[in-house]
Amino acid sequence: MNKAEAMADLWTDGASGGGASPAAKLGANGGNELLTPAQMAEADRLTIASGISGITLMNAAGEAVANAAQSMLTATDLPNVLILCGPGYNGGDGFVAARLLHQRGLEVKTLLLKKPGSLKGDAALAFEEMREAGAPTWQALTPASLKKGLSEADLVIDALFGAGLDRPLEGGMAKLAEMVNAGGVPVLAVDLPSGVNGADGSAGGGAIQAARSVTFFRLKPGHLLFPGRSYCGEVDCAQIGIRPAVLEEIVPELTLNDDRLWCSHWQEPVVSGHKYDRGHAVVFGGPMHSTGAARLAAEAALRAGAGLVTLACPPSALMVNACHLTAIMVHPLRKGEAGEAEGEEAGSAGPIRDLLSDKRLNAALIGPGFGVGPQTRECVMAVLGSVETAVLDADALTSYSSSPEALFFAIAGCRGSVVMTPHAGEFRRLFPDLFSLDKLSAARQAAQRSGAVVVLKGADTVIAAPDGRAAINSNAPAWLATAGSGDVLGGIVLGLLAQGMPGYEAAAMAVWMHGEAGSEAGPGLTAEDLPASLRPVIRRLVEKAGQGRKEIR
Ligand SMILES: NC(=O)C1=CN([C@@H]2O[C@H](COP(=O)(O)OP(=O)(O)OC[C@H]3O[C@@H](n4cnc5c(N)ncnc54)[C@H](O)[C@@H]3O)[C@@H](O)[C@H]2O)[C@@H](O)CC1
Ligand SMILES: Nc1ncnc2c1ncn2[C@@H]1O[C@H](COP(=O)(O)OP(=O)(O)O)[C@@H](O)[C@H]1O
Ligand SMILES: [K+]
Repeated sequence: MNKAEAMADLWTDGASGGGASPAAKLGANGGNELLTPAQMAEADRLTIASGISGITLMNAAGEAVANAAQSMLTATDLPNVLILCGPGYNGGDGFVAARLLHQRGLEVKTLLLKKPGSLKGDAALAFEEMREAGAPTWQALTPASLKKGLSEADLVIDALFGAGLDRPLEGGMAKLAEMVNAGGVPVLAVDLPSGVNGADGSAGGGAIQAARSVTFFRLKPGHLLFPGRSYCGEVDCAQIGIRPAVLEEIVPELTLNDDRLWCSHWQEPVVSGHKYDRGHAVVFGGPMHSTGAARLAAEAALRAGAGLVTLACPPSALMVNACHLTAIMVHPLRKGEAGEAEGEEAGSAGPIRDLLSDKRLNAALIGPGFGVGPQTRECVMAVLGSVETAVLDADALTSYSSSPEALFFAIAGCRGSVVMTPHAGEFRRLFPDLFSLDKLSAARQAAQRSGAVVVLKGADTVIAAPDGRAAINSNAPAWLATAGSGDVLGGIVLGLLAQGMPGYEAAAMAVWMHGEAGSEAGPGLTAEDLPASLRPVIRRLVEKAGQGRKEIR
């Protein structure tokens, strides 16, 4: 087992060690690649072309659904399962599950959206097999049949639409979904809850609220992106006989954000190492009345493993920063240094260049609490022109609301990686035309346009690289929505960049660590709790990496 494999299940283990991480509810069984419905159809096609029949896949999918259904049922004498079957292959999975549950002795009723005669291909075959097996009763799906079915059911299986959803639910279909949601019966969704778009998680016409979803081969973006994620309940990913080799042809560029994405780029300190081997990070802080954000970031950078961290700030803020910091160094950005005349209206750009001329300072963060305006733009330019790698957050982004192209031009001139960490509001200021897109497309296009790694924050943070790679994060607890939490995230990215991680992997690992730290700190957390909560997160990473090494020996 190599290090990557040894760490592959870390996030599930991590959840048990660090409180209830939301990621523990997602079954990433099989691999962390995420497939769009179109890519999933291609995986099916390639598998069928390799000699495994479509009905074999459907039988395996239906069996996984039947097994999940049984595991959701508590011991009633004769559990009653209501299966809603759509016109396509999602409905086909429903027929297979109906046959198997009937054969296992459960009371099964199926309600069909379309007449059996209109079923095609493997779905028609699955319907025939269900009938031949003694036909659990089936009827047309109408408001009346649904109402009656719901009144008798212990469990509903939603096999209406999955990957084939090609428009939002509307009219009668939306009403049926509302009836299911109001029915109070737990729902197991096949592939995706009906109404959720698998590619982007949108659900414009509403969707069926599932307690659990069983998808096949790999998770889809719609399981992770909101609002889709909130309709899925717990997600299982069943392996139905599709070989991972098909991914070599599909080449998915999107993954779930877990350790498989970045662990091989992360290095724990070596026994012969020196603090400078772990980088020297610098955070540029704001004036005296807004110093906390930069301190939070600096503390997070140090906890994330940077060898040294300096907080550089205007002289007026030096004392307040110095009073609060111990292991972190403070440095005054004095006007008049580095060619700027004392007393001029000049900002800190000169002193920033001067400080960063020491090439041991290899990563810088600017933005949190820094202030918005032309002087900030000058400082951002100074940072981008002087340092190897940079994180731009908050005010550094907002300062470019009316001139984003100037920022992207400067980023293009950088030698190393630049990571931007906007929340939705900051994103909109820089990329107003992308804001109407789904979150994944928006982040990807922003990364491509800006040349920076873009971390579009939120409960479903998307990390996107300029080269097209992207990841969706899923382990962030809602407690992270608290003042200063984003400053901590910026600091973690900074700390990892200082240690030499590439930009995309550093950003993704930071987002994951931030989520784990949030779960570790737990309910009631404040941003101040997060840097210290990184310790157990890092300890688990180190332990897991160590296990991998032992097994190699
Ligand atoms: N061989 C395969 O391709 C396999 C497919 N599988 C299942 O097949 C599903 C995909 O099957 P399909 O491509 O047939 O697609 P679906 O069964 O998800 O739905 C397609 C049908 O629904 C209609 N439709 C879509 N959105 C609608 C809306 N909002 N209102 C009303 N009607 C709507 C479409 O016009 C089409 O007739 C997967 O989700 C999965 O459950 C599994 O059986 C595994 C193997
Ligand atoms: N509902 C939520 N669930 C989980 N994480 C969230 C949620 N809302 C926000 N976050 C995370 O909390 C952090 C907030 O950052 P940001 O908006 O910049 O706040 P601040 O400026 O106060 O630091 C981000 O990392 C974001 O992904
Ligand atoms: K479904």
